[in-house]
Amino acid sequence: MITPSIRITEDGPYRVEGEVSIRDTDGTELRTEGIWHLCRCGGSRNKPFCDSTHGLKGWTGPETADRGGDEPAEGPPSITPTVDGPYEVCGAIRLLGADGEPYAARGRQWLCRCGHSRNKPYCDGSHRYAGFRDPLPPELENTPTVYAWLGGREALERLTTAFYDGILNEPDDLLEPVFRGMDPEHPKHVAAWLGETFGGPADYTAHHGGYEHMVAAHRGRALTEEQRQRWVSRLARTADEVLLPDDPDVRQAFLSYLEWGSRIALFNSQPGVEVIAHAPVPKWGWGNAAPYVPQPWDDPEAAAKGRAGQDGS
Ligand code: HEM
Repeated sequence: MITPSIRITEDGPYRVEGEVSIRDTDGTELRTEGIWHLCRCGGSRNKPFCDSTHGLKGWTGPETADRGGDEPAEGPPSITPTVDGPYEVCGAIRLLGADGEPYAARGRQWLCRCGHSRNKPYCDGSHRYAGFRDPLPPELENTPTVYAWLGGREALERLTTAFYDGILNEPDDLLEPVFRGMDPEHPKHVAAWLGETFGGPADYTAHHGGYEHMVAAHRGRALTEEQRQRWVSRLARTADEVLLPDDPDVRQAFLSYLEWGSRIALFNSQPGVEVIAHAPVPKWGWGNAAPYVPQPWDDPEAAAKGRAGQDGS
């Protein structure tokens, strides 16, 4: 049996291996086996899981903490993201640095989740000053889900059917070659994914292979930024054509997801990139977490890169 461990990856997520109980930010428990990656930079839109944002933002997260100390660590290993705060890690689980060397055992430890601690991997309270916030779980929002507002499954299938019909049957020099020969059920599957993401039933996870299947479908396709932009703009146009609700709130939620998800799809499709293999289907509500913003006390190089991005340069 594999000894449960959390390994810090260089300028990347926590790599969790072995049988561990990981709780989602809404309290849902996930019993993991194999290798999972948890966000360490604070910028993932699929928290607590990594979505490769660290790489897209050029985040750096050097370890600076003392590795000493010795407390017994016993019991079933568990990782719980505390609301707007660090991971609470309990039980018999080894913590390893990016160099593979262990940190001393501790019965309970708090690992940085906002990306700003000056004592990484441990939390030093920086999340409070950086304004780190978890998104509100959709079911706690006192409003209908985006899924319900959009018109549920029927509306999403109407959308994706018209979208892929258009790509295959109208001249589309950028996208037609990508989707030529696609599985005829593809539109329905994408509708199921969108439905689950926007707070509808978890059909994609239950019947279509979940996150892992979606990631496999994009891997190695070497999509281009031009194709991504066409995909997003064409889908937005189709939403008008099939008369999806167009009030500003629902369209901003819908389009913000397309912008985010398509960038992740583009990244995952590049040959040779390290893809996050396991995660649940993301949840997208009316408003999501603030972006990862470098703080003055972070690594100066990373902060400079982040500021450059904000200026649009
Ligand atoms: C928010 C963005 C996106 C989402 C949610 C998404 C979702 C999905 C899903 C769920 C699948 C698997 C379908 C199945 O289970 O059969 C898939 C496959 C695929 N996606 Fe995406 N996708 C996105 C962006 C893109 C973009 C930007 C492109 C290309 C420009 C693309 C190209 C493909 C292709 C070629 C397949 C395989 C189709 C087949 O052969 O059946 N995706 N996508």
